[in-house]
Amino acid sequence: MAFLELKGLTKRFGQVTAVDQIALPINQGEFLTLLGPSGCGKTTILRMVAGFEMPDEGSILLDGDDITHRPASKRPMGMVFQSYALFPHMTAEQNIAFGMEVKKQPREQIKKRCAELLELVGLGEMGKRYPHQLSGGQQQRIALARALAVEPKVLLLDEPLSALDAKVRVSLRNEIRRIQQQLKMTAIYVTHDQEEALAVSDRIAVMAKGKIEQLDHPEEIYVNPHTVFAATFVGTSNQFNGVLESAAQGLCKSANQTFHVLAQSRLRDNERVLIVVRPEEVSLHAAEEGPGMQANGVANSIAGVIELRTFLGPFTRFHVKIDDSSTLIADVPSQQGRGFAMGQQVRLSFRPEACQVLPLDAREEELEKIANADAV
Ligand SMILES: Nc1ncnc2c1ncn2[C@@H]1O[C@H](COP(=O)(O)OP(=O)(O)OP(=O)(O)O)[C@@H](O)[C@H]1O
Repeated sequence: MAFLELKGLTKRFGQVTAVDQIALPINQGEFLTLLGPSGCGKTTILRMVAGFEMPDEGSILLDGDDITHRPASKRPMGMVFQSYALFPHMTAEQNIAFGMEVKKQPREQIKKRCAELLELVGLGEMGKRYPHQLSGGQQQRIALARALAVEPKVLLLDEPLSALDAKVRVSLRNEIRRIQQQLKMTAIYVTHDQEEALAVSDRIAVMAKGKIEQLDHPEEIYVNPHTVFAATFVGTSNQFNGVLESAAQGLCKSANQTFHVLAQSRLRDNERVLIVVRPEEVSLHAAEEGPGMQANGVANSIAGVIELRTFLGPFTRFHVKIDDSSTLIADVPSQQGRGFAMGQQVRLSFRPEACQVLPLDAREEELEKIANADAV
């Protein structure tokens, strides 16, 4: 049985259905991320779990208890917000102690726990400082320590890193993950940043328009997205609108290309599809070298011209123009990328296995636009 279970959870604000029949089982000690674009309902879910918002339908079970209608103050949850929300007139230590004092815990115990928590978040020396004497990242560490002080059963984090600069964001997300694992704490983390979600989560719920599009491990979501939205929102991808000519033979056609894909047992002939290929699956060859046939199957091979070359350290990203309206992205290890220059005629190849073939109906098309507009 799941430790925390959201069952048929629905929340409406007037005409807007912010959260639509969400079913989400979360295991004890799991780091579960709600990932999606602005307005998809992530924060509303978190606020319902915390007890700040009451669902219109559905229930929330914690360790078998129905807590749907329990007031926020009686729920064993710790929350960290985007805007640190520390008390400005209290020192770091006093901020951390606050919840324990409200619970009238013994003074000595509070002091000891504060010291432990300051160590845990790596700020052992800074207990006497006021929030304005701490950097944004340090303030967020104190906010985390404060949330943990009351020994919550579930830690809720609402975009805790979005106010910080890029470098601090990466180091603090690693810290949050380390602490969560050390304490074996169940956590729900809200973010619109797919890289962050992939980096820290045990599982990710990809959300769009109040619904869960896919609930899976990060690798699965990246390698095997189930919907056009998940494929578009998570990671960079090459995408082609096409038609599945033969599901059995694995043959797709777009306006200008034919694609060899794996046989598709779940799709029908002549179905509209989106073909998705990750940039690191695309190989680059000098034009005269030929298509780069694979030993285990026919490679897809497309000619083009390099129109942009971006060195990104370990790999180099090439934007290759393949016809008047399309560009394909290839991420090539930088050692290999050295031999290719802007304006050069090249050939691109990728294996049938590298092609995800996803059904493209009207709803998927609409969601694809949202994902493209919001992808980071
Ligand atoms: N108190 C409210 N009153 C009216 N509408 C609301 C309220 N709170 C949220 N909404 C609406 O519900 C939908 C979901 O909002 P929510 O804040 O949960 O999304 P989100 O995915 O967390 O977005 P963001 O990343 O921008 O915070 C949005 O359309 C939002 O405008």
